[in-house]
Amino acid sequence: MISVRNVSKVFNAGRPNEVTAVDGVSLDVRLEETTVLKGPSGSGKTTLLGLIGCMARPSSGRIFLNEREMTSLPERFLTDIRRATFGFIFQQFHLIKGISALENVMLPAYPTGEKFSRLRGRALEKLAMLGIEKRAEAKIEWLSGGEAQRVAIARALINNPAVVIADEPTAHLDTKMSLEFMAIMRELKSKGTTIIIASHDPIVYDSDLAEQVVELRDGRIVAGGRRP
Ligand SMILES: Nc1ncnc2c1ncn2[C@@H]1O[C@H](COP(=O)(O)OP(=O)(O)OP(=O)(O)O)[C@@H](O)[C@H]1O
Repeated sequence: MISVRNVSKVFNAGRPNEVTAVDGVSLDVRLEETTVLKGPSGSGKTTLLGLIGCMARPSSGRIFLNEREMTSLPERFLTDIRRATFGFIFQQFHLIKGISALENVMLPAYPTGEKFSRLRGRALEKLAMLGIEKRAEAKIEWLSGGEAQRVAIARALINNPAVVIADEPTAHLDTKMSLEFMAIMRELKSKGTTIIIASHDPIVYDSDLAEQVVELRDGRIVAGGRRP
């Protein structure tokens, strides 16, 4: 269980441009389930995903992963836990041009110091699982949109994360590709992966895959979630 308790995130605190992006949010993300954060642009979805995925620290409130408080851990431990626990899929994929699909997939695992041949083997396995192992050596700029999306998913899975976090994953995809994305999420879920998606796309939040839908507005939960 990931427990978010009364979490807020304030940017530019004390300045005229102060923004409370997340405002007193409490929610439980049950492991092996799919949670969707829904809400209009600017409602705080990306910020909340970043807090849950330990990419940033809240201004106040606490986040627990299996009862272990993440918010009090020193940065060094947090980085290790982040790498071992979470896989991130970004809206624009954030793949690196000029290097191959395979190299992109391997990147998040380099800091683990794992033997190159083993790491390469695992990256190829992930590409095969997504049906694009034939494109392993292709440079990112040679890939179609659908192939690039699969490489981005393979990269998120390279460290075998327990939790996959996806930020507006279908925002730049057509309906067919969006449905393909959801089919891949379904497959991951069937293997026990916890999935957290921020999206204002009905293909995502109306899917039967979305076991918990939490609606945000102005940084606050307006539907779903948990009382503080
Ligand atoms: N690093 C930052 N510095 C200052 N303000 C920020 C920062 N990140 C986000 N914000 C502000 O916090 C609020 C919530 O933004 P956030 O990106 O979390 O919302 P969102 O629901 O994910 O929106 P979108 O779907 O457009 O990404 C917005 O007003 C945004 O401008």
